[in-house]
Amino acid sequence: MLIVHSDATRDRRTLTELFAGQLVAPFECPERVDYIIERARTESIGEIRGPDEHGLEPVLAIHDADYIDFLRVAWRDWQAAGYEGEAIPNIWPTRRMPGGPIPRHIEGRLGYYALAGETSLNADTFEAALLSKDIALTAVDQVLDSGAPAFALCRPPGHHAARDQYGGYCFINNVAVSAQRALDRGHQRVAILDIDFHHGNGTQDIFYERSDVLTLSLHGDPMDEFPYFLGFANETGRGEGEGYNVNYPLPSGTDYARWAQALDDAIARVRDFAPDMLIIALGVDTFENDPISSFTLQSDDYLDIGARLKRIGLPTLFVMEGGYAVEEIGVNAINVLKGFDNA
Ligand SMILES: NCCCNCCCCCC(O)(O)C(F)(F)F
Ligand SMILES: [Zn+2]
Repeated sequence: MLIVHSDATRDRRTLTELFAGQLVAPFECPERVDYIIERARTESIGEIRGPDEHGLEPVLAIHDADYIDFLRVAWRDWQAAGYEGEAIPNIWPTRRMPGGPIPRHIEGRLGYYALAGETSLNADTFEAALLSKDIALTAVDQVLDSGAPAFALCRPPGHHAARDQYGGYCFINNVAVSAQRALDRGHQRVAILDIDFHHGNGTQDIFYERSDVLTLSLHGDPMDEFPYFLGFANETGRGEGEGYNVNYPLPSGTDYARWAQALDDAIARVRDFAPDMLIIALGVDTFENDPISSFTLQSDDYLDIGARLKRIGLPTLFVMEGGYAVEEIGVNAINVLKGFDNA
């Protein structure tokens, strides 16, 4: 299976993540890429190719221009405000404070565009987000051209990013820009299946009123897990998109037997939708040893996940999302690709 990768995805190096009331070293760390690409090499998964540049047009097909402009200037404006640390929001529009215009001050704009406060911005952030979407777009072009599967080793991840929101370590929604690319290049229907531990709120939000992209997500129950405020089973789409969003919230402690039942239901929904291609938002924070998640999947289970996905029989793009048990992330992510290739 082709892998699209760039060592430059290691360049996003923020120092801080707000976690449990402390500024800690970010869980979404550069070393994640090293373990995955190293494992891909030792397992001879396939050719490793660098990304082509795709510019902003595919991004602006999904994200609002003001949001992308904010990402571009946020660090500059944060520094101009004289702040010493990394850019972190500390106020948000909330109940009965919906606000009017987007605030002028960077502190207000951070809160306007951030869905959560754990994700620090710094000088590297915007470039890193652009590189990550170029990796996804290069990979989806390969699937579109050849019909063969591909793996986009994206970092930073993307599935929490909505048209005008960042957070959960995400800035540009890599799977969404990839799906839109497939539609722009002639596909009628695309399914996005999100198997990261966390709900793909951004992906859901982007396609919520559309019937040409079926979005499905298996994830920790938002009553107890990030992102808390979206991801419930009763969110099924709106208007034209009614019936084209499927959420599978699952309880803390979910094991593979229970998780795979939800996967099989999701796979049946994908088959019914009969898409031209399948995009997998591949997070492996469903792993039993993941430090911030609470499912109990084991490394061999990821082989079986890959095999089940292969049996759907669609051109498939895998896009890296989360996973924070860093030593095992390579085994677990690559096991999905091995299971797929060997099925
Ligand atoms: N008490 C736990 C706090 C968790 N705070 C943020 C979690 C972000 C998860 C990001 C991800 O894994 O979903 C992605 F795939 F986007 F990287
Ligand atoms: Zn996750």
